[in-house]
Amino acid sequence: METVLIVEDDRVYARATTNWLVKNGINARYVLSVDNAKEFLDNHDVDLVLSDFRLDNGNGMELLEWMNTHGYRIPFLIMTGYGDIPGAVEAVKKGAVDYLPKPVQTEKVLGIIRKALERKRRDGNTKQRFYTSKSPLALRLQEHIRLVAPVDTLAVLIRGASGTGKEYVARQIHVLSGRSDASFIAVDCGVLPKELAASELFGHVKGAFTGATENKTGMFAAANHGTLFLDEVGNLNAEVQRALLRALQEKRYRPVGGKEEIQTDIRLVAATNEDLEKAIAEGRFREDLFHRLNEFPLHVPLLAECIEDIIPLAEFMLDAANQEFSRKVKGFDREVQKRLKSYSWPGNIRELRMVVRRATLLAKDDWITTGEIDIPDKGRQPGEYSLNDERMERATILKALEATGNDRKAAARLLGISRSTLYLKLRKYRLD
Ligand SMILES: Nc1ncnc2c1ncn2[C@@H]1O[C@H](COP(=O)(O)OP(=O)(O)OP(=O)(O)O)[C@@H](O)[C@H]1O
Repeated sequence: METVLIVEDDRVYARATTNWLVKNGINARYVLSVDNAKEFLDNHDVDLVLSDFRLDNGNGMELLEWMNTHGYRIPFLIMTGYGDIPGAVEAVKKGAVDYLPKPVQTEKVLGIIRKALERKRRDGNTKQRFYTSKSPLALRLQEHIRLVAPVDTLAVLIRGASGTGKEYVARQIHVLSGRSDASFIAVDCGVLPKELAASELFGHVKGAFTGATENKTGMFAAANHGTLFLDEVGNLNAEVQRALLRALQEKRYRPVGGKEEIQTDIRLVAATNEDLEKAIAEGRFREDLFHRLNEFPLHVPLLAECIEDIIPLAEFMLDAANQEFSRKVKGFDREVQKRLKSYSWPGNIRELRMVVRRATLLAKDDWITTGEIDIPDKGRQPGEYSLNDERMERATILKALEATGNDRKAAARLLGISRSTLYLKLRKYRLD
């Protein structure tokens, strides 16, 4: 049976509303604060949230924003008292289904709840959950995301190695921005065929090139009023780089082969795991475009830099894998936990997810054992990223650069040295 979660700090009102829903055949539970609601959502399946606007510690809007950034796509209804209407309207803009003036125990509200539940049933289980990292570097990143998301005019460049969750960061920026009602369009520039890249982004007119049998709109049009996420932006060719710079500066672009210019209103978020400074030095990337994209850089840490997150994240993924494969694996035994924490995770969160999914399928018992974990035996030995042995230094730096996808800042962090020291060492070993 579906569950409605009521978030209401007035215990008497919360209980009365819960009883009223139960009497009407709807399973309902209540919590008294935003924090309790978050905890409840993280641990139970909830199909609809009915939240008061004003709560003792925080408000319904805060909860809605938290749900948005944590991938909870659950219908959200907001209850309002006198004077809360402007805030409630704002909540609807942020994705709430509706706002309901108190008292809510009416036939009309029952109809709204039933309809929202029905729609959710029809759309299937759209809950896509994400783990929220707790390590210091990840928390700093979260703080920067929260600050930059509403500032629409700043282009964000997300830097970090492959599999660290750059697309997830881009989605969070979109969800927390004023554009969250419009589309989030993600384009992997690394797989765009060279000859079609311009057409994919800007569209083309019929006859623009062989095979262009119809007019076609591109990703810029699809993302209009929303967010366009260009992953692996370093892979765009010179012609597309030029067109992109122009589109960003002038807020207009021309489809391939077209004469008319089209106005555009997008927020651009780009990502790269490449050393773009090096690409500029080698003439492969335009410096002016780099500065236009890099107005607010965000650095996504390596999983190995967030050791405190490894086990909770693995447990989170185990939970998802249990659901997906209808398994009931309880967790990782002590030895596995030790190995998970000491491995260097060159493939970052993506690799951890793969390892956990595989182990969940293979697990013979309640607890995953070392035989079911597919990571190199030695894992990350203490000192693997230490620079104590002079002879090993060059190899160690190379390994760190490889693990970070050539992100020098992340490599310096991994090596435990400052960026300027890393640059000195790169010069010393002729690695720059
Ligand atoms: N916070 C998170 N909670 C759960 N899963 C996550 C989280 N962050 C990332 N992932 C998962 O990790 C994988 C890699 O994430 P993502 O594609 O965002 O990485 P990326 O840095 O963009 O990688 P690439 O550079 O290769 O494109 C995905 O399967 C994603 O769902």
